[in-house]
Amino acid sequence: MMAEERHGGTLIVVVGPSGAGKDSVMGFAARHFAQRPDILFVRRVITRPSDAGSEVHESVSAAEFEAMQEGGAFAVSWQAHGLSYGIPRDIADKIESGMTAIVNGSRAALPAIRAAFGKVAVALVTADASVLAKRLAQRGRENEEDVLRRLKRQVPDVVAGPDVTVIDNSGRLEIAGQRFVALVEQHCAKSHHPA
Ligand SMILES: Nc1ncnc2c1ncn2[C@@H]1O[C@H](COP(=O)(O)OP(=O)(O)OP(=O)(O)O)[C@@H](O)[C@H]1O
Ligand SMILES: O=P(O)(O)OC[C@H]1O[C@H](OP(=O)(O)O)[C@H](O)[C@@H]1O
Repeated sequence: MMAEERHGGTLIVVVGPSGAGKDSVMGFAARHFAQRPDILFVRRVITRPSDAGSEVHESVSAAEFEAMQEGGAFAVSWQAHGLSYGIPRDIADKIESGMTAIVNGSRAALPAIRAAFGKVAVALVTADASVLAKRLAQRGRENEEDVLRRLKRQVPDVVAGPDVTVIDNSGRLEIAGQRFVALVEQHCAKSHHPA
């Protein structure tokens, strides 16, 4: 029997307003796909303490981030909310080899992310405005002032495009989570049978 032919994979970029549930939806998918070696949940490099929030990231100081950036460690990096974020460059090889990679992105950095990676799919996680405020307050990762700043953040309208799937997470996490899982499965299938 012939070995199964594999083609380059896709980077699935999860974006959306603060509090919409990007990390929660990704966490749901990470549990669902725990046994899948072909799906990679990208660990971002962030200048945020490692014990803040649920996202598993590589926590670095501002100086360490700068040194990594100068050394070419990032495929894409951006700043928001007073923090620096980087997507490690080495995930490109893994995607090239056929893996589906999933990363928590940024709406503002989307043009740079699209430019840096060949095949990109965007999952825009949304929730009603009143829901966002309530969730951020309840989460308690930021103080009240930072929460208000997050709610007010304006982002240029760069999210639209044929590569975007909107996932409304105003309701139960399982509903949005299952929709996201289905999107990931679609892209895994494409890396085996390209259109
Ligand atoms: N469907 C849901 N129902 C109820 N609570 C939810 C749901 N989705 C997420 N949450 C809660 O809302 C809060 C914000 O979710 P999460 O941290 O996943 O959002 P986020 O989009 O990653 O936000 P940020 O961009 O600020 O990191 C968390 O406390 C999370 O547990
Ligand atoms: O507003 P936009 O540009 O979409 O996103 C800006 C940043 O905010 C969120 O990070 P965090 O984990 O909430 O700090 C996103 O993941 C991104 O890094």
